[in-house]
Amino acid sequence: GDSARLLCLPVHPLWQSPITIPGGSRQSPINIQWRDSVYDPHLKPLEIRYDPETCLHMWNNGYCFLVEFEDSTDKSYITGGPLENNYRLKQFHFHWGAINEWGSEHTVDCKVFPAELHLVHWNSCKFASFEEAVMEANGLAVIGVFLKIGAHHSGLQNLVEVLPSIKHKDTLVEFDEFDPSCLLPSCPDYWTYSGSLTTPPLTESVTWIIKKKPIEVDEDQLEMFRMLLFNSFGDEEQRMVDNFRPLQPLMGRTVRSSFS
Ligand SMILES: C[C@@H](CNC(=O)c1ccc(S(N)(=O)=O)cc1)Cn1ccc2ccccc21
Ligand SMILES: [Zn+2]
Repeated sequence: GDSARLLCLPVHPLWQSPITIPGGSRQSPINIQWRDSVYDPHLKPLEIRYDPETCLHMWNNGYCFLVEFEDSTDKSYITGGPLENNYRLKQFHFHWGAINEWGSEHTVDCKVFPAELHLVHWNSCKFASFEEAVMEANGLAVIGVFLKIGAHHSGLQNLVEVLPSIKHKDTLVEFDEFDPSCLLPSCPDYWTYSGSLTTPPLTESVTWIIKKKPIEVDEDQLEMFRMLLFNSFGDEEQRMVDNFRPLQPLMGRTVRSSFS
């Protein structure tokens, strides 16, 4: 970005922002070592309230595809779990691989999943906007859900059907009446730890809530993610795959579990 040029910092081509990393004491993603996670009996159940009416549109931002929500009121939010406040839903997106052998950002006991869903929320009790919350500790809460190859996922199919209309970077399509709760596993169990955004600005403002159970999608559905393109219309075709960040050091952090 411009700030990088002013500071004469090298700019990473993929992310157009300085490649220096903040402090780097709580970066994401991480490997979750099940046996090192600490059961915390004080962790409450996560409360998830999503209103399908807040769903706005789906677009390709040149790194992934995301579904954005109307976040001017507390209609779609999460609270409870490790969270002290209400966190408003802003968007959800996925990370995936070129083949089913890899694709997720987090891993569990070094097991990689073919894809990972991120539901991004911001602390609407303490901050006035998402942009403000991005820069602050405890500003954001992201729910991570692993995807594995298995049964067809009827809820996901509503998204998959629309992907061809946002094949290229910076294309957008109206998308409404979608309730992302259908993308959550029924099992309430999760791990939680303090981390960061996994793409620039990599700010260390995220309370991560990683669901223990994956959801199942079928091969054709995941293959549709892989037909998206990183590039704008007219540029050389680059398939949108492997849009995940490498694992980051734990740096002494404790991962807590909501289950024993
Ligand atoms: C946050 C960026 C946009 N990035 C995100 O919103 C985001 C959300 C979730 C993840 S993940 N994969 O960790 O769930 C990654 C990125 C905009 N932006 C860029 C600079 C910048 C500065 C201030 C405010 C916003 C700013
Ligand atoms: Zn993400």
